[in-house]
Amino acid sequence: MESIVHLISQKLIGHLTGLLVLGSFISFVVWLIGNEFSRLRARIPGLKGPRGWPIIGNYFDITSNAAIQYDTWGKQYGDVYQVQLGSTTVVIVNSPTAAKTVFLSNSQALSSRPVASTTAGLTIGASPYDDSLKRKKKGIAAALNRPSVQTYVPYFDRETRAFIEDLMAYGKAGTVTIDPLPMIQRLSLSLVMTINWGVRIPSIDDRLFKEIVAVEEELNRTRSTVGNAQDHIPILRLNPFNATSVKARAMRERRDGYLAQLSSDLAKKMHEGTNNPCLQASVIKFKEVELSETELTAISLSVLGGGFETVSNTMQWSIAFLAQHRDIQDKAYEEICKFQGSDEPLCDASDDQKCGYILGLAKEALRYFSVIPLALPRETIKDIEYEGVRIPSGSTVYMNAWACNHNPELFPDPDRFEPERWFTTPDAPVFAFGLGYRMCAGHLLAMRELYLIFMRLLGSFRIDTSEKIDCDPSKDMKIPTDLIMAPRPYRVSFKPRNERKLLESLASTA
Ligand code: HEM
Repeated sequence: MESIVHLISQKLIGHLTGLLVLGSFISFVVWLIGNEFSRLRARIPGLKGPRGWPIIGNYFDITSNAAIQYDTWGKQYGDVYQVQLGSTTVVIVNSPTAAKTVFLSNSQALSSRPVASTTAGLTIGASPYDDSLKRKKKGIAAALNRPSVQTYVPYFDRETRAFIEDLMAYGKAGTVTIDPLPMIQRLSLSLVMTINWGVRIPSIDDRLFKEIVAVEEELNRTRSTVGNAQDHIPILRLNPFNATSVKARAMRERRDGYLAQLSSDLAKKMHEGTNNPCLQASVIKFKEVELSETELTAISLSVLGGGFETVSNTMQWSIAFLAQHRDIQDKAYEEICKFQGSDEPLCDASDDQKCGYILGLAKEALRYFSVIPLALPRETIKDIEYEGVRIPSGSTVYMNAWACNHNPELFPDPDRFEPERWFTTPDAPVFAFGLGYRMCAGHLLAMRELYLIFMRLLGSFRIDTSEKIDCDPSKDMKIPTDLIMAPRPYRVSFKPRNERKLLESLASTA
């Protein structure tokens, strides 16, 4: 009797399991058909582009090098085409002419950003278009416009000097090889911290420096436009243990910790009247723009996140490249000497990009390395039209800055690093900063900073390496899905051009 009951219950369980499997399968097929139908409906009529796979679309085609893959597709589908990243339809703009037509002629229509599930609205660069964005942009513009940048000259001076001192000290006057990344990161971080909170990062051993570098590097990863599958494939958002989201949360908590500390230190100093002038203090004190606490934090994060790894990674690539191109270093040194004489390794910090060759070198580094190869995504808030095709409101649009910067019609022989090319095309757009209403808010600051770093670095040292360093920006990036590309770690030496003069210059204002 017992064995009959057992047999029946076994059969029942087997039957129910079979029904469950069948039911799940049918539900999956129904969901899949529905999902594919809505993906099909999301395609923009009249715009070409690869079809991709069910559910994931073209997502896995772009994870190893999105900008290069988009450039390759551009040759097949035209300057403006569509791809599907999971459920998201994305318009790719792939040439300088198309970028100018789309982003400059439709500046207002392209004034928003898509809200990604991983990074939603944390910084200005991740905020959609609304009244709050307008207030935040007004606040940051006041700190980063030309007259304000001019007032930061003493900060540029102090931080670039400290950079040269670090290279001398850690590199033992060119007798040992070093990884320059921490020194260049200290420079760019200290500059944005001074501008924002009025506090410096005095050394690469500073505890706060190490914490911010660790957190920002991880956040760069989570802000990736191609590394977060859950932003495009909604079903993945159901997983509460998604490693990227968990990490993003943990990093945000650590970041909230130092932001709160910096803000409370500033509040205390303002109360005592001992604070240094800085963006946060002037916004709080003079109330030029009425900003909420969250908006003020968004500005801090944007200055920090926008101005830190962009500049340091551009320099990190450039140093690796220059170490292996002595001819460009020597030409730069010759031009610096012609401009200011050979007696002064540290140029005048207030020189506003007047040495043509070094200005060309800075622009060429931005073009050649394109550290944010896909700029940042935009969202249309109105329909726009491109060559008779209607791109509807609510579309995600990417500018392939890499492809624009390596376009052979605008930049002949684009894979050649040639600072002189900017003498013949001085007005060509620096696509590395994006275009239109949401172009980089810190581009004036970044240009001044990069120029002065190159002037002082190449006026002071010859950069050497005895090893081959892989620094081809199309394939040698440390992590190809990062938002801001970095090269892999390397070591070089910094040999003073004239050690006595350099030490005298550094000592003269120490
Ligand atoms: C090498 C240096 C830099 C590069 C290559 C760079 C690149 C970019 C790019 C590609 C964008 C998106 C543009 C677009 O959508 O069209 C952007 C936005 C932004 N950048 Fe930069 N940037 C640099 C330096 C800086 C600095 C120094 C700051 C501030 C101190 C800064 C602050 C911002 C902000 C706030 C945005 C968001 C603008 C918005 O969404 O309206 N950037 N940057």
